[in-house]
Amino acid sequence: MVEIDPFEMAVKQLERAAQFMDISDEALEWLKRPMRIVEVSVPVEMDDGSVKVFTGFRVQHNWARGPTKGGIRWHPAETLSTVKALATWMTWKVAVVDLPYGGGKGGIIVDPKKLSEREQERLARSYIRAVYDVIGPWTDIPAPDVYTNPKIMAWMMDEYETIMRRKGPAFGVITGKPPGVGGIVARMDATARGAAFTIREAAKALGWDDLKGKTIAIQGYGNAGYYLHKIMSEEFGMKVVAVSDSKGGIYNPDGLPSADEVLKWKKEHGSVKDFPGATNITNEELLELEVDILAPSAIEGVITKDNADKVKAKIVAEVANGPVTPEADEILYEKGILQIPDFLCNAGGVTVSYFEWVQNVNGFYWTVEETRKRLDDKMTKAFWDVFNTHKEKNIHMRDAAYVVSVQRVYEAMKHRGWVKK
Ligand SMILES: NC(=O)C1=CN([C@@H]2O[C@H](COP(=O)(O)OP(=O)(O)OC[C@H]3O[C@@H](n4cnc5c(N)ncnc54)[C@H](O)[C@@H]3O)[C@@H](O)[C@H]2O)C=CC1
Ligand SMILES: O=C(O)CCC(=O)C(=O)O
Repeated sequence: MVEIDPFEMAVKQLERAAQFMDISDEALEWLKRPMRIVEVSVPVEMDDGSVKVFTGFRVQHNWARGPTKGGIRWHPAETLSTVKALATWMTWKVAVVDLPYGGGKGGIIVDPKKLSEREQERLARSYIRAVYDVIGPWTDIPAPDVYTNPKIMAWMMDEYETIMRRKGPAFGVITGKPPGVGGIVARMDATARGAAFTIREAAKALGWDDLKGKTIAIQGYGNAGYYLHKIMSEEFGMKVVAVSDSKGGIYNPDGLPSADEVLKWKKEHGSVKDFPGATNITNEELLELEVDILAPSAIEGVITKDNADKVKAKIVAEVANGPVTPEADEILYEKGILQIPDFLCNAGGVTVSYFEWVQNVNGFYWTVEETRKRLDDKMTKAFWDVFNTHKEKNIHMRDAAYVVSVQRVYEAMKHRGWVKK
């Protein structure tokens, strides 16, 4: 199999969306390139006294709508192309939920599992020393992503504040921090909660009365998958019939017990597999179950041309990034399955990050309930903006999401005079 370069794929998707809208060639050319690409050396003193130099990136794709925003990934297989693609996708993600941001992403080529906690802290601080002059609360605002977490964000924020001599509100330089240093509690389940709101609206779009008793299968049991199980069952009355992780899945047509029980089992046994009272299934079988909603919430590329025809769900909620390949998109569309495209479905995380930043720069903090209500408003509006475009133009939901987002960025570029047509 020839793997497509991630950034090439991001450019192809943009070119495809451009067919459905009125956008000038000059704007399109601009949007095909990140506005700033930074590659840095990140030296770290290891615990044994030696110094290792890692490679880090920060890419700012487009800042027409505001400071760029997006996570920092620590991954042994990180590449500049991946970071460029993800920064581009962030531009569309923040635009679809109408945040006053552009898209950015960062990464370090590193296997964090091979570093001690002290080495991780030195890596985090060294990265900030390398990129501090291109980030900032009004410039580019990182956040956690693959293999980074609130603790790492706190170290990074602290390093930035130290360098900047505490001039200005440094809490706003990074989101996803722990509560107590400017973080907010509602970030933990924000991605799943945002996805839940889009699922609720998708159900309305299909004319369902509500989600009570409807079935859902969730692939992946990390931050996104676990909270999705919890929220869909406890708050929306859905029957979660199947969940999985990298080792396999479990199924009970009558509904699995609470998310907390499944999580406890996973923590004790290293996987959700073998959960008492459920049947073990494979990840492939989970995708083909007779359910109302399928929520791939783990990794990319799981619904392909080889299995798309076997998907029986009526709604596919793409909580993960890129779980459905372009060929599979066509097949699901032909089958009349409603897809909630990834950068809409999983935009709850960055939306709550935006709320964290708003609170940081204002020094005024809201309640969890207020934050969740605002998330609901943003996700609901974004869903209908995309769904209505899908209906009006008779195009795929993914194309519709692109049209909504690209149009917003294009408008901002025109207002600024960056492009004349
Ligand atoms: N957590 C967040 O705030 C956001 C997450 N996402 C996307 O959601 C997806 C999941 O993210 P998280 O839950 O944060 O990650 P995580 O690392 O917390 O959990 C990932 C889960 O997927 C499972 N998994 C890994 N390989 C698998 C495979 N081959 N088959 C089935 N399951 C497999 C893992 O066992 C784990 O349960 C990713 O695509 C991520 O990019 C997107 C936006 C925000
Ligand atoms: O700002 C954030 O919370 C990070 C968002 C992000 O990187 C993502 O949604 O993929």
